[in-house]
Amino acid sequence: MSALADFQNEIYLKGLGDVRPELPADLTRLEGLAERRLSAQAFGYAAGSAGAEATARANRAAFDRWRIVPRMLRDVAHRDLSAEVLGTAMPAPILLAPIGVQSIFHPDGELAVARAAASCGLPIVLSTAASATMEEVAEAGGEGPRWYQLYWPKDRDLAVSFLERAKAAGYTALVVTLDTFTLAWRPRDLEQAYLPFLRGIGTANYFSDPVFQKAVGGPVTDANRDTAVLHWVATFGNPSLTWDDLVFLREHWDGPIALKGIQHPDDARRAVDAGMDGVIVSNHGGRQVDGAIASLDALPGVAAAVGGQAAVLFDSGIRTGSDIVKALALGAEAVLVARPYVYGLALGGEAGVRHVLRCLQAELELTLALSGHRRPDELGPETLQRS
Ligand SMILES: Cc1cc2nc3c(=O)[nH]c(=O)nc-3n(C[C@H](O)[C@H](O)[C@H](O)COP(=O)(O)O)c2cc1C
Ligand SMILES: CCCCC(=O)C(=O)O
Repeated sequence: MSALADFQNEIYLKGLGDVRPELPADLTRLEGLAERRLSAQAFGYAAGSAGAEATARANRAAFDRWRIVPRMLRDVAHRDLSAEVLGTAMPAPILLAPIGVQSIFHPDGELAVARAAASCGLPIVLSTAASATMEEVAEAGGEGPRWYQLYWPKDRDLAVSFLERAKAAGYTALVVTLDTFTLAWRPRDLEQAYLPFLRGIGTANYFSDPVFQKAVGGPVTDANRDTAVLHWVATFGNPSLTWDDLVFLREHWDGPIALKGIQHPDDARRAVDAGMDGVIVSNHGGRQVDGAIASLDALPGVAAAVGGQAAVLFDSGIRTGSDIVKALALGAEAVLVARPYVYGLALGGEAGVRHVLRCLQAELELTLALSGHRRPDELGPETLQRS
């Protein structure tokens, strides 16, 4: 029995112990519990997706269509879930997806998440739209592995400044999110007239940046806050980017780069041809193109197109350890968990996030072993059957 599955025994022996009683072992209950804890606005922002939320539902339905076919008598006594992705070692192939504005879920926000992730050895991917600066989060995470997620702004000098700051603060890989140069039509937020950024939440990396400050006439204070928010709106995203612009990224970032938001095999191929080190198969949790295909349905085609020439990561719809087994079997090297850890944050701060991460790791290991595997790389399409 490994340290990860030992968590299961610990719970049997001591109950959920130091964490709040409302933290469930069934992680699919997190959303309902978080709804009771959060303001309607914060909950709507986390749980909401684009349009009629058909793609958000499709993300989950796709997992349901695949079933694991367990194999017996294969000596699974010694399990090893560890992985190395884009030069980062991790105890299980799980990263914490970039999620902006975490202070709306808990006052400790990204700092609590960085501490929880570091205590499990799992990498965070810090959002440009975080509610704490990348330097503050790096300090909170200490020796924990960290990647930086870039929202590529219109101002190229600002983009370069973000990359230089991330490098200096010890972020080792770059994730560039391509699917959100502007926010989609999100009815829950529209109906509540809620956009945290307009209230100066999620702008910490911008307001603290010397290039941004120069553009708004100095450090951001009460006097120029409105100007700063408007400048954020004007520069946040860049809809005119093309594949040719990736050369610019390479010039300014010497570590690994992964493109997030890839759904089409041809785009995956272009990423490889452009010298990218990884792709993240993601539809942003259904928050951008409503009516888009389920991210899990995009995964096998993307994995085939990449053909082992770059890392393939996956997100959008991961809720349990068994979901992770399915994504790994369909071609992902690692997954990014997103909404579940935000709900853990809402319910229990740092301890809540740690709880979610430990449950996911334990459930992944147990599902892997009980279905006849010792390591994630033993999983493949033959592990699954379409139901
Ligand atoms: C509240 C919230 C904020 C998010 N912020 C970001 C962000 O700042 N950058 C980014 O690349 N993705 C962001 N995402 C998308 C996640 O990284 C991830 O792709 C998505 O949530 C996966 O779907 P799932 O949570 O349903 O599994 C956000 C998602 C949520 C729910
Ligand atoms: C301005 C967008 C940042 C947050 C984000 O990506 C999301 O809410 O999905």
